[in-house]
Amino acid sequence: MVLLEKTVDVSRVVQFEEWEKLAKENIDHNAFTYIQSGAGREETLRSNEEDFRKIKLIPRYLKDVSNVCLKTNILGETLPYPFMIAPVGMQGIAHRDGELATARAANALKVPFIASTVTTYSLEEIAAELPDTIKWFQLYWSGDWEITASFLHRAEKAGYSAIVVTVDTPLLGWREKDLTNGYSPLKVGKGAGNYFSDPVFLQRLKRSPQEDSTAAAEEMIKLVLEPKLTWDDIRFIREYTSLPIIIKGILHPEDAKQALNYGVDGIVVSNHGGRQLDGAISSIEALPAIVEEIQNKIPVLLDSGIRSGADAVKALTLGADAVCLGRPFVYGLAAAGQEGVSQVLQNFIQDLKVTKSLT
Ligand SMILES: Cc1cc2nc3c(=O)[nH]c(=O)nc-3n(C[C@H](O)[C@H](O)[C@H](O)COP(=O)(O)O)c2cc1C
Ligand SMILES: CCCCCCC(=O)C(=O)O
Repeated sequence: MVLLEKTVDVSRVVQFEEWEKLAKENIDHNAFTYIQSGAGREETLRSNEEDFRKIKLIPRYLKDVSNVCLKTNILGETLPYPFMIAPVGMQGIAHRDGELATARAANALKVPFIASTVTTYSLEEIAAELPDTIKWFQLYWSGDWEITASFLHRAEKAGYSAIVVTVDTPLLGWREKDLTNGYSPLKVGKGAGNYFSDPVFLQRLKRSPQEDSTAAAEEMIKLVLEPKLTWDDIRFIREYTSLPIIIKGILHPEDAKQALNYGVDGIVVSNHGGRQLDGAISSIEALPAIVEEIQNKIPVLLDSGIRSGADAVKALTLGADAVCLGRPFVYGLAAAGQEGVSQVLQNFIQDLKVTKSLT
């Protein structure tokens, strides 16, 4: 894989499409396709953006907007803006500094960061870049309970303050473009930061990753996802961590109800950016019924399709407490590393300020 990483001046890059173009020009074709594409015919990927366009804002005027507040509260903590960095694995395919660059940009702006299980760097290395902002750990809940317990323990020790359990990935979506390209970042070791540094995983191997990285990556791929999991398994996580648990990937109000029944502390309305079930409802269409079910009992976050301040305002108006950014920051990372992520986040913050003031 080739990381071209040309130096680009991004101080005037504003539009999502421009970031996407720069990312495409700057990184390996298969890596870019992995980030950009969705599952199946990409119907859900398209709906995520199209359904935001169908919602119209009706502004109310003559209200003092000289000092608009963007803050939000989640799980007892105040966020300066209602934005979070969505868990995105394998950021090393976008830039050699991967999650470290993203974390530095997020930390400087105090935007919370959700670290994936399948990061290029380890959860401890990422945490070290996030001293001044909230950090959560996203769990791909391995069928190997000891490894899962080890990750939970490591995350707590490294200072993560919540566990985000992604439930829409019992197995990987049917990603036609990646299948055609024969491409998986995990196979080339870009998602191994946590596994290859985990004492329990290392015990499972016959040969260390240094001796045989291909075999170690294959072992890891067998362990990352577990199709047998059910709601009752949430109890396991409760037993092994005292941190709040947030379920990511809720689209049905009945699953929102289950989340309440199982005593979870928050949910993320998400279809994984159209990368899992093609044909699934867009997150923004799913949101109102879920908000109705949750009745403000726990925080509701949303991701999938947020491309502008107006998208964020629509999600917040329909009841989300905050939104998570995915592809936009990854394109910033691919275009210009930490600086690119920082510019993307600053654009979102300014755009939100303007849009909120005008509504
Ligand atoms: C390249 C890439 C990798 C991702 N990796 C993960 C992951 O490791 N864990 C997870 O829960 N979601 C993962 N996601 C999904 C994001 O958390 C988020 O749900 C999605 O990007 C939102 O859609 P959007 O990027 O179109 O806004 C990934 C998304 C992308 C684009
Ligand atoms: C076999 C594990 C695949 C991890 C997938 C990462 C992800 O969530 C995504 O690409 O989307």
